[in-house]
Amino acid sequence: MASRPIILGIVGDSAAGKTTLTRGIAQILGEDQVTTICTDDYHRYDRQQRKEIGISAVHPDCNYIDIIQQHLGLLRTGQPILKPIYNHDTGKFDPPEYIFPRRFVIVEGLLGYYTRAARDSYDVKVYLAPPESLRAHWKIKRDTRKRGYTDEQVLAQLKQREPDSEAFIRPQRQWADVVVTFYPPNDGNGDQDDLLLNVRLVLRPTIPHPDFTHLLDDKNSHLGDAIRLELDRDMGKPVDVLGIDSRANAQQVQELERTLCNEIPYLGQFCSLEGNEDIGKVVGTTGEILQSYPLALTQLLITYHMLKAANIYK
Ligand SMILES: Nc1ncnc2c1ncn2[C@@H]1O[C@H](COP(=O)(O)OP(=O)(O)OP(=O)(O)O)[C@@H](O)[C@H]1O
Ligand SMILES: O=C(CO)[C@H](O)[C@H](O)COP(=O)(O)O
Repeated sequence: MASRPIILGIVGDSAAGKTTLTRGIAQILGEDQVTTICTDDYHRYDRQQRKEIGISAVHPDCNYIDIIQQHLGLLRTGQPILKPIYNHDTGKFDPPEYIFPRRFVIVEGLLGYYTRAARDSYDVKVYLAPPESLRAHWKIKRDTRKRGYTDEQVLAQLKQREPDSEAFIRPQRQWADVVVTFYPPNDGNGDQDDLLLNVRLVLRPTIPHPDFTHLLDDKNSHLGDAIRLELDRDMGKPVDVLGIDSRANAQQVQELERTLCNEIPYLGQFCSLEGNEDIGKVVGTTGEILQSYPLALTQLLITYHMLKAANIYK
């Protein structure tokens, strides 16, 4: 059993779904077992200062990358940190708080993989990469409902930040063990339902994934093409890709769950296998209830990796 905290990184651009996924995973691990940290707290400038300087929140110079790195090192060895707090309501900083790491630590944010030392601190690294059209839809929804912006302001901010997103956020995809892409089945018709998203999971050979090879064998698999394992390339490197469609049925989902639970029986209680009807249910950051098999299986796979890293909950 690991005696230090297990650290999961969830990185992606603004409104890529980091907080939502973090919540779902914390639910499975048990809220009292998890410390969650959002690296927005490490912004160097408040909202007014950013406006005056003309720098975007996604630029590394706008964030205390060195302190994120130092805090990751402390958390990894089980030590507390004095963490700043950025307040999204006021656009300013609140007094800092002491954070003591629990057994599992989830660090979510924009630039978590920017430096090598930071990257080396995680046990499992996830990158969220929804299509840009879906991210814009999510960001408009979240920032207008929760952060007091208008549609026009959000669209203008997305446009203004695009060069920094391209230069600093998206390249971090290369460092992830798992790249998660939720996407609408009929991409591009603009009429998508957030409960009916498919998921594409890029599985890099940087950590040992569950043995999904039976999905390759059509004869033994009952999964049809709603759940499939494919070989592909991501940023030029060979990867496995697990695809899960929202139209996958309960029987197909259970077969995949069995693969995960065979190795980690603890996960069973969060699967539809044991009749859990709340599988994958999570409250989104705008208060809506999200529940789908692709979301549930994504949460389970990432939790599987954290439990494997901890070597507990067999
Ligand atoms: N898997 C998902 N399925 C459906 N909707 C989602 C999903 N993930 C996120 N969303 C929607 O996108 C919105 C933004 O997600 P979230 O707040 O988790 O993003 P974030 O990456 O944490 O953003 P930021 O870094 O800007 O704080 C949510 O309020 C929710 O409406
Ligand atoms: O990219 C973001 C991550 O959430 C925010 O836009 C960033 O944190 C700045 O926030 P604010 O809207 O309060 O100025």
